[in-house]
Amino acid sequence: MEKPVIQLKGLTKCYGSLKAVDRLDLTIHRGEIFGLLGPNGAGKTTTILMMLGLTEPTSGSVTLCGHNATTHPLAVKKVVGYMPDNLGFYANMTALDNLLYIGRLNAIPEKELHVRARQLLEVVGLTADAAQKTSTFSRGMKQRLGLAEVLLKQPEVIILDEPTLGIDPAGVRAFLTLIRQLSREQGLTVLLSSHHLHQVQQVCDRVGIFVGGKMLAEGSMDTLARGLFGSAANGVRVTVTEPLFDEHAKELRRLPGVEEVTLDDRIVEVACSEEITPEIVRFFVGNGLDVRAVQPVRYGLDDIYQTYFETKQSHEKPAPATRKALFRKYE
Ligand SMILES: Nc1ncnc2c1ncn2[C@@H]1O[C@H](COP(=O)(O)OP(=O)(O)OP(=O)(O)O)[C@@H](O)[C@H]1O
Repeated sequence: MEKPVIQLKGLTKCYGSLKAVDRLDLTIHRGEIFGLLGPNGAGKTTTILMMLGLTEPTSGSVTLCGHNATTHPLAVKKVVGYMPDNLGFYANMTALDNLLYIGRLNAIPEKELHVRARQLLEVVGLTADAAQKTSTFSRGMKQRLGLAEVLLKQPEVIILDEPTLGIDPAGVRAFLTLIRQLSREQGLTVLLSSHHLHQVQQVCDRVGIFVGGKMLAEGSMDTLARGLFGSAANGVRVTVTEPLFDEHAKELRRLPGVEEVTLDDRIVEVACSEEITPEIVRFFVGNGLDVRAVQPVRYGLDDIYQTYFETKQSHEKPAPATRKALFRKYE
């Protein structure tokens, strides 16, 4: 298997008696988009600073592209692009000049720099604004220019701290689409820190739920849902044209893979341990019922996030009532 691009082992940072990051283990592979999700004060920025070699861990290690970030911060700086949440540009310089300036600081040869800067302005959709001073730029335009700046030195990894802060919904969508495209086309590894559940859900392959310096859970949305909701992580809602009876529910429950059935007049919600939508539809058709609608149900990240906290805070398994969350989101 390929070596991990980002590897944190037992990473810990204490500020006095406060454990801002507590024995964090994390492995991220090439081309993955990982979402570090947590509330204010969770320890996200502290973790990122340790990854960049800008603050020393109290214990544990952090390796990026094979370089130890604490002992070899300059090697890490060469392969990692970091976009902080508070971007700064030279307001009286144009977008292009800002990129050229940064490129020169990074010792990119002049001819190559001009080509790359123009290409990147095109990639982030700022070609028409290349000659505008950045003082005239909106927040969304600045974020896109920030991304171009981060990509200028052709990093293998980019770390984005709250990249969509203050951008309008259309701008957020465009920005996230761009990140995903870059990751897929160029194998770019992305670590995205955020507390916006929906944005993280849209773009990330894996998510880590990070609270009080600890990673409470980590994995794809499906893995997290299964970890929390166990065997009933799949669901389907079927609407038929005639009212349903308890007999239908009883028979449905006998189908292999069915965990739970809830009837409501002409609507039935079935929690399943596996994807058995075709069998469920065949069941209704076989019983002479016309099916009007079939909607697969997936857990949303907000269900997972909330349930995880409820569970962790009360140190219990998710309460049966939380299973209802299964039927809150329809695709
Ligand atoms: N230099 C510092 N000295 C002392 N405490 C600090 C320092 N930096 C961060 N902390 C504390 O460490 C904890 C984690 O902070 P951190 O900034 O890493 O959280 P965060 O998840 O990035 O939060 P936010 O989303 O608000 O940026 C907080 O309790 C914070 O007050």
